[in-house]
Amino acid sequence: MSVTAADLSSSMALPARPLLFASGEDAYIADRVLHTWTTPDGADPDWADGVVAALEPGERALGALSFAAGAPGILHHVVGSERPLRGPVAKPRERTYDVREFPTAEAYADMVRAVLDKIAAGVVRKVVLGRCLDVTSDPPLEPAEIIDRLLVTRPGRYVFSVPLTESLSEGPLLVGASPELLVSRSGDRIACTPLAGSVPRSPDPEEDARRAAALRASDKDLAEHAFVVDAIVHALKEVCVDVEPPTGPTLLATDTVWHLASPISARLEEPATGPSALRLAQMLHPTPAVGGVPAAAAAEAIADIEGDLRDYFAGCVGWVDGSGDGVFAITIRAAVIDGARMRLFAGAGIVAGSDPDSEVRETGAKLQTMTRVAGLG
Ligand SMILES: C=C(O[C@H]1C=CC=C(C(=O)O)[C@@H]1O)C(=O)O
Repeated sequence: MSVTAADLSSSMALPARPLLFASGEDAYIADRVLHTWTTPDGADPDWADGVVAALEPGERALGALSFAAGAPGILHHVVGSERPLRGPVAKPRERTYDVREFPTAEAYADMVRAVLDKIAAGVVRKVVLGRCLDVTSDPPLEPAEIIDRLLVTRPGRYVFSVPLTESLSEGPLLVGASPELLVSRSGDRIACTPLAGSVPRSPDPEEDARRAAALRASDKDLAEHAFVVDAIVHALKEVCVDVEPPTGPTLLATDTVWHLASPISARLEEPATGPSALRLAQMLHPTPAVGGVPAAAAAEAIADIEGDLRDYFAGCVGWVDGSGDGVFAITIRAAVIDGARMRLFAGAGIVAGSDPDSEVRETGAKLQTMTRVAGLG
């Protein structure tokens, strides 16, 4: 798509705290919010069905579900439009940042070792472990500036900006550019593109290609990836026919990492009465791309070892309309901005053969997607 003068001016018109979700060339941006639905349990099927039933043609519910089962969800009832919000990007303003790792890289490596012990003991087979950066900025960050940059540079296909409270004008704002499609529904067509198995990119093209080829051939990463594909195929078969996973993963590049990716397609047997995109997201989430295997033991390991730092991180974010169509991405390469403060999250899958120092480097590279657009380099 060519960028016109009108596109540039629409870019300038991005609200200070936009409510938007982009999955293609254009971004769907909310012009009006009619209502906000919140729930203490984002996995509640009745809540999801009630939301979809309340949507009139031309309206969407746009929002996010937390990582954990039994944790909050929020959906904004919106009227909006697809807009080509891709203008030139202003250079980040001069800012002073205070950055704290939580946990530190050393502590994260110890957490990886604790998971490897559980794997060796046969308690779990895969656990995704995360860590955070807490950033304070002076002057405060401007969300619209960051989102503009995400829309132009597209480090991940799914760019989002979602207020996490009913107030659109203040409070925490979830922003990011996820490369991972949890699920999309268009009529009877269902698609998922799980990612798992990653390696940091290199600025040297030869080294970058070498790393991608090594990832594609790595038994450890292929095993880490297969856990996710198997879980999704199993869950889709409950409600779909023609579930078609690829014979093997392909490579997908973001700005900072290579991933193994498996585009899976399927068909809803009964689209008129079948699950909406929101229900499908609830059914599939959390996949072993953010949780682990077996799911319950991995969730326990995450709570014990990582603690309570995820909330909406590693959840899912997207939209659904009244026909049940919609798109939900996994909430990774994401940040929560609240005034002068910003928290970033990144995780990595730990399986037998994982190396603690490599997982520190991988999560460090993943964190860079958001530190770069925030101007921290
Ligand atoms: C939890 C994250 O990554 C997941 C998604 C893609 C690849 C992953 C990996 O290779 O470890 C993780 O499972 C994150 O990027 O914050």
